[in-house]
Parts: sequence; structure tokens; C-alpha cells
Amino acid sequence: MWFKWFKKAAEQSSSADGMPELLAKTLAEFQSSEFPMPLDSLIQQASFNSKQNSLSLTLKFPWSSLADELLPVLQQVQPNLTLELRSENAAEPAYRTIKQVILVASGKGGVGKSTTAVNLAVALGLEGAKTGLLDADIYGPSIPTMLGLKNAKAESPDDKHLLPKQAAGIYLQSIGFLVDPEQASVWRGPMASQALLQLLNETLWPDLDYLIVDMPPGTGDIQLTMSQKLPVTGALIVTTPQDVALADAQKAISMFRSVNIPVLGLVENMSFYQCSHCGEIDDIFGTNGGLELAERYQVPVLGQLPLQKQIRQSCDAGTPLVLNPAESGTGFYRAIARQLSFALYWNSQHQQAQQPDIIFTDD
Ligand SMILES: Nc1ncnc2c1ncn2[C@@H]1O[C@H](COP(=O)(O)OP(=O)(O)OP(=O)(O)O)[C@@H](O)[C@H]1O
Repeated sequence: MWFKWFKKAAEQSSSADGMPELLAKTLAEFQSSEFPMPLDSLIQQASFNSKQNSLSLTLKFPWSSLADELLPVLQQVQPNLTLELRSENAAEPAYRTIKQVILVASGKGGVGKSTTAVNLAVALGLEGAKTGLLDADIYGPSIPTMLGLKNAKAESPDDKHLLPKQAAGIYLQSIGFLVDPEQASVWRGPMASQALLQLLNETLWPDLDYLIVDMPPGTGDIQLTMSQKLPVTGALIVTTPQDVALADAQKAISMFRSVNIPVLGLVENMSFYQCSHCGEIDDIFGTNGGLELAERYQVPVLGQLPLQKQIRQSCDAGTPLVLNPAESGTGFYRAIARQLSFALYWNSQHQQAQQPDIIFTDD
């Protein structure tokens, strides 16, 4: 059998003849430029409707932009074919309705952790994942502003639970909806981690593939306690390439490893600046520091992001850059989102992370 789901696809097809053989063969032989494995191994289910000339694929992780690459190839052998892509996250829920919880952390402040977290969460949504974002940055909850909800307040349907807000295709909860940021920034470790747990616990999250948690910067007690108390699937480290940021990113990797949280990857933000007039590239914060750190610690680099005025402007305006497909930076975030989804899928298949026990208490 030259590919495993062909028979299944033929059986499930609404046509008596099943999927046309040439189409099935083309699909089976397709290899995306993005992942080093045949597409075949990333398909959960395939079905072809001959009356509608439509193909429906269920992928093992959210990857709706695959259509841009795949459909033109399939249409060469099956003219006018339409393609529907879905995904199924097979991971066991990390917490109630949430399949996987991902911490976005940085050792150093101001490296673009929140900007990366918000664009990444929205990009995951655009790739077809049901995504939530929990803003746990008690020192400066900036995500409400970045999603156009600056003055919004928490809402409760019953005085016990909280409703998540919805913006840019994702669900959002922030410590900034509940308390004055200046008040929260003086919280000590136990108070901060208790407040975060409550926020996670009391929010009426819908079924989610991913919950992205924007952590406060640093690697002190607060971050350690939060990481240990949350039902974490893995962590993503954001750094800039200069030495001071890398030293702190290194501490963050060590901190997560000390509590058995898998580091899924590293994102190097502000890696380069490209002049919008002459196109020349300048490495303002140094070159490839993140890549070297990642190699030393055997952590995958999920992407390098440019220092770009539009990234800052769009976040200040409450509409993350990734929502605008015309912007050149969008592709970087979408690619990182796919790499992250793939890493999560791969880890869930190949690793049983040692999770800390999560205990919720009322005190
Ligand atoms: N790639 C980028 N290009 C241009 N500006 C950026 C980029 N990434 C982040 N910024 C800008 O840098 C500033 C700091 O970013 P951000 O708030 O995301 O950092 P942070 O690491 O979350 O900070 P904090 O330590 O306060 O949590 C913001 O004004 C943001 O718009």
C-alpha cells in the first residue's frame, strides 16, 4: 500500500469510485516546504466528494495556510478542486476545556514578549486553532491595549465566574481587567500566583486547542511559582540577540528545565532591521545570539522577527500586525505559529512531560 489512508479515504468518499487515483497519489507524494516529512504522515483523515469536486482533510495540527501551497498542486491533476482543511488536536486536555497551555516568557523585560504572545495567539487562531490568551504580566498587563480593549473591565454572569473577552478571533482574559496595574505590580509572589490561578480557574473558557499565557518578565520567585502552579504543556522563550538579554533568556531556560517544563522553542525578536527606503539589513542588537544560545541548550529556534515600525504601531493601535496580510511581518508570525503547533503536536506524541500536580485551594 503506497499510502495508508487511501483505502480509508476511498471508503469514506461519497463517490462510488472513491478518490481519483491521480489525486490520491499527488496528495500522498506531496511534501510541504515547511516540515521535513511527507504530508501523508500529518493527515488524520481525508475524504473526497466527487459530486462537489471537494476534498476535505483533517490535519494533526492547525495549519490552514497549507492550502496556499497544496491547492495549486492538486488542481493541476484535479481542475477546479476545492479544499477544506480542519485539524484535530489529539492531546489530552491539560486543564478542563483546554488542550495545551503554553507559557510565553522572557528573562529580560522589554524584549517584545507581549507583542510576540499576542501576534502568535492571533496567528494560531488564523491557522484554525481555537486559541485563548491569558495575560499574566502583573507588572504591566499590556495585552488589553494591544487588542483594542484598553478600558475594558471584567464581566461576570453570576458573581462567581468571569467571561473571557473576544478579539481578533481569540479569547482573552487579563489581570488588567480586574485590578489597577499599579496595584498589581507590588504584589508579592504568593499573591501574584494565587491571583493568576484564580483568573485561570474562574474564567469560563470555551473548548480551546491552546491557551497562551503571557508571563511577567524575569526568572524570580513569582515566575517560578506561577510556572509550577499552572498546568503547563511547554514554554516559549522570547529574547533579543544582545548579550544582556541572552544571559537572562538562558536563566529562563534553566528555570523551566529545573521544574520539568519542556522548552518548546526560542523566538529571537528584533533580530534585524530592514530599511524601508533602501532595503539594507542592519543587525542593531547583534547577530544570531539567539541561534547560538538555542544551539548550546538544544532548543529549537521557531523564528527570527524583524524590528519593524509597523509591529509597534499596530500593537499600539490595538490591531496586531498579523491581522494584516499585506504587512511583510505577518508571514514571520504565521510561520512561528505553525512551528509552535507542530512542536506541540510532536511533543504530545513523543514525550510524556512530567507535569507538576495542580491543586486549587480557596485561600
Ligand atoms: N519586533 C518589533 N519591532 C518593533 N517594535 C517592537 C517589536 N517587538 C516589540 N516591539 C515594541 O517594543 C515595546 C516593548 O514590547 P513588549 O511590551 O511586547 O515587551 P515585553 O517584553 O512584553 O515587555 P515587559 O517586560 O514590559 O513585559 C513595545 O512598544 C512594542 O510595540
